[in-house]
Amino acid sequence: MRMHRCSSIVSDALLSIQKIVKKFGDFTAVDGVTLEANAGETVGLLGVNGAGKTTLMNMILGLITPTDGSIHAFGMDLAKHRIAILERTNFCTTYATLPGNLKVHHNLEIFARLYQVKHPKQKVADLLDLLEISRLADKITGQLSAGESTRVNLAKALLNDPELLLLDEPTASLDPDIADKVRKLVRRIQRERHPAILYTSHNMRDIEEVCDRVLFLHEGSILAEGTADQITEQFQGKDLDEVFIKIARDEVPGLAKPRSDT
Ligand SMILES: Nc1ncnc2c1ncn2[C@@H]1O[C@H](COP(=O)(O)OP(=O)(O)OP(=O)(O)O)[C@@H](O)[C@H]1O
Repeated sequence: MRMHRCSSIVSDALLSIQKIVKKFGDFTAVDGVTLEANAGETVGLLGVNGAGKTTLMNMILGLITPTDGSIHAFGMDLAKHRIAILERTNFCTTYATLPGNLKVHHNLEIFARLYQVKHPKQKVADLLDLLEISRLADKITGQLSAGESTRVNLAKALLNDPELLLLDEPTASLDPDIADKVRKLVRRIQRERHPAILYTSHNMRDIEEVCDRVLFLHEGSILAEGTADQITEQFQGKDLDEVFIKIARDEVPGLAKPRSDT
């Protein structure tokens, strides 16, 4: 049975996710996750492959419907105000590619118009400049390298100056130089625009440099929550990388918990 929440008990956080569950048939991909993020805060979502990070992001974007629980953003219930919420939200993921046959600037200008950006051409030019990819403006999107494509996706994610920004592995295919630039860019966005950011990465340096707080997802549930240092200490690792490997290899006592099949 779907859980209904009274609006008066929704928190003041910009994003408030309460006991969210997603089942695919008998398989529980996300199992009762509660998470809040405030304006200006970057929350890292960590977890091994299949932990449920993308499923959680997809529920926040309204791409898939939760089986149970609730998602509120800007004080509104996503189930009832999806469009109003998504107008103030954006995302970057390597899994959703822009139409491949259009030039980069055409693609971005189309998205800018969809977001009702006032001066779409100027906005696109400014973002390409910010991301240091102005030289890609006239390239065919489908011919970009993986790293170039990621940065174009990041430009798309900033078109509407989102107050809620979901970044799903934004440095996954980037060389170390560009990954460093992307981290610096995210920090600049944090400083200048104060969005709430949810950030997934398998790169612990990303998490340590960019995130104020980390949620460690394991088998669809939150295993640990805190700063990178607090989680490192809790699991007695020398750094977050070592903690991640311990968890991935079930080397944490009492950790192995079968996913719920009901
Ligand atoms: N549409 C679907 N149908 C069935 N199972 C699914 C579906 N989408 C995701 N899953 C399963 O849910 C689990 C969580 O997947 P998800 O993509 O959220 O993991 P993730 O933490 O993002 O992993 P990765 O780090 O590999 O990107 C996985 O076991 C996956 O196979």
